Amino acid sequence: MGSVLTEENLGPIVEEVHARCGMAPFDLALILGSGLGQVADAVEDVKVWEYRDFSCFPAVAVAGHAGRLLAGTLHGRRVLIFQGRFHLYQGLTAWQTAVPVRLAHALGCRRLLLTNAVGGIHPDLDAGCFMFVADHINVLGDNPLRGMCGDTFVDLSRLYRTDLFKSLRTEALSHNIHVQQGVLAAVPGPSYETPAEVRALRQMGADAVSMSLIPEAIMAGALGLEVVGLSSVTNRAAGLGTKRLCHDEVLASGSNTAKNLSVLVASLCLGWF
Ligand SMILES: O=P(O)(O)O[C@H]1O[C@H](CO)[C@@H](O)[C@H]1O
Ligand SMILES: Nc1nc2[nH]cnc2c(=O)[nH]1
Repeated sequence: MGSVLTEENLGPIVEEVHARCGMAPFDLALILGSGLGQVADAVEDVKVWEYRDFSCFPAVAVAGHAGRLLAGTLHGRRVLIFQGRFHLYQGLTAWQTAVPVRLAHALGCRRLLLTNAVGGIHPDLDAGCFMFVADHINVLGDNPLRGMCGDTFVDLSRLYRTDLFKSLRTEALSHNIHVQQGVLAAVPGPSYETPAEVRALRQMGADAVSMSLIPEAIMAGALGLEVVGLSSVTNRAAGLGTKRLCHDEVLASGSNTAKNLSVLVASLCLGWF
């Protein structure tokens, strides 16, 4: 699928990864959100690249995002891990934020596990909980397929692999980890929502709110990848908690959940295939 939005040349990166990792397709791609980068520590036989060495990757970065691509083995699966993601609030289009998905697809990946840090709106979604994304509400005001060529009228009614939730929840419960299914909303940011916006999102059916994940999921759906979204609840959304919202707090809270997230990722690595 070409794009009229901007030039993008993934070829040199694909060749570089093939040269160091072989030509076999990767089983799974994983995008790690704010404060969640530690999940990649478990990767074996790891090869590392810096995003800054990839000419077609956006140059900007956000605290809590290492900006590295790792390739290796995780629970017996050949994985690509994007330690750090891109956001609209970095001055990027939704299409640009989805470049990791297009690269994973070019490297033969057909399964994508998306993680991010979110504000909990559902009463049961406190900091430290996880939400398995069952569906999403895109209030970003942009779509990653905008301006692309080809058939971009993609049906998103079965975008997320919700059939994998039951086994994941069983594994989570055995580790005393709270995970529930829910609807994720995404706003452009970088400011957090107002309490009134959170109430409106709740009325719309959102259970959690972020500033990411949705563009990557839509791009993955358009490219025919299977998608799982796993959100780490780092705080109660605006107006629902007592703490002041700040990115440092999100990073600290995300880092605290990384160990439990690794348990859930391991379960998906084993149960998805
Ligand atoms: O989506 P990730 O990168 O996980 O991070 C979330 O946390 C940041 C806000 O603190 C925003 O970037 C939001 O999207
Ligand atoms: N939009 C949004 N994204 C987040 N990421 C982590 N916490 C939040 C939040 O409260 N709102």
